[in-house]
Amino acid sequence: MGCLTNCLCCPLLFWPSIIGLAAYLLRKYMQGGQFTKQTDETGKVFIVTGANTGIGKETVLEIAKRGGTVYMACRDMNRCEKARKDIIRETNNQNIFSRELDLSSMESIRKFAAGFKKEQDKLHVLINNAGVMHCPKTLTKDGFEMQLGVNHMGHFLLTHLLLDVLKKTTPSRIVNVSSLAHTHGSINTADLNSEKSYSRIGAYTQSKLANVLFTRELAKRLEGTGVTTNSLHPGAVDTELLRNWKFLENPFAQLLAKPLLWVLFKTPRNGAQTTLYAALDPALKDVSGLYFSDCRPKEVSAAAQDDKTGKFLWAESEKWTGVNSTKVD
Ligand SMILES: NC(=O)C1=CN([C@@H]2O[C@H](COP(=O)(O)OP(=O)(O)OC[C@H]3O[C@@H](n4cnc5c(N)ncnc54)[C@H](OP(=O)(O)O)[C@@H]3O)[C@@H](O)[C@H]2O)C=CC1
Ligand SMILES: CC1=C(/C=C/C(C)=C/C=C/C(C)=C/C=O)C(C)(C)CCC1
Repeated sequence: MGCLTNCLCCPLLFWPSIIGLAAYLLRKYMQGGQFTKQTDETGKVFIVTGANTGIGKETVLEIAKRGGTVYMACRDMNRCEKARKDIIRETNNQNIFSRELDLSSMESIRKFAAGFKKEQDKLHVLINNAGVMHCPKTLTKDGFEMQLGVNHMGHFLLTHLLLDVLKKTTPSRIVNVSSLAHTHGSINTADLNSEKSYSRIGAYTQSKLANVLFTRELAKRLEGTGVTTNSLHPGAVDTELLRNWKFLENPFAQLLAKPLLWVLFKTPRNGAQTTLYAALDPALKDVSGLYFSDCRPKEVSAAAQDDKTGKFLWAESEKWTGVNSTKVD
């Protein structure tokens, strides 16, 4: 108490103490909703894409603690194996596997799905988590703009290839990690592949809007099958997602950004909470087509409620990926 009084009375310490306390309280507030229900996932099979770092790795860690069998689907097998070992060391759950999946290659997606189905005849939860943001203009191996290609088209194809096994494992779930960024997005019906003009932010927000539209359309098509699907915003989370913001590599920019990120962004562990809620909460067994944020339902943007755009995106996605969903029964 005496120390606190001294701090507050000394003018040199007064403002730093107030700012420090405010930053600490704001950080606590920004960590957001928590999924606190205890569940036992023993015997259940999960796939998490982009599982070697960030939100994906923390999602796997928590499912592993609860006894689930998890396939970590990653593009870089060294990073994947390192993360898998960390998770096994921490949880002692041996049923954690790393498998190669590059969402920027349809060949890799098909290979992953075929390999998984050879090993497992059950899939309780597919978590479409992997993502890229703010990429310079690049194309996937199949010529799709990278952010739409990885974040939406890759997961669209993966989901379709796994639907048969999800349907055999009902009740089962598909969780799509979208973003609040979808509210700034629009689907460029005239130039979906950003061929005429490209914006790093525009392509990301379009891809995250695509995640929500895909979820809503898929939920309708899966009605009555026992497979549900929901999308979510994990919060602003301090992960490697900002890796393409090159200015953050500058030490001076880092000096400014680090404290801001510490105060305003969630830790990856807290960033995984809404994914865990969507994937594991027993109360959501029959809930489908919704969008969550901070472990509760949240309304989506007007663009994300536009069923006509949803159908346009679905038809284009089928064309691009070669999926024929009339066969999805
Ligand atoms: N962080 C945030 O503030 C927010 C994140 N999100 C969403 O959360 C999800 C997870 O992101 P986050 O954990 O933050 O980001 P990270 O960059 O930390 O993790 C992204 C993961 O996706 C993987 N990935 C990237 N490209 C591919 C690919 N072609 N094939 C397979 N895997 C790939 C990465 O693999 P590798 O390590 O090999 O690159 C990595 O494992 C994303 O969908 C993102 O859009 C949404 C809102 C806010
Ligand atoms: C704080 C902060 C920044 C803000 C980044 C933001 C606000 C990113 C949001 C990302 C989201 C929400 C992605 C999810 O899809 C900058 C500009 C990098 C500079 C360094 C400090």
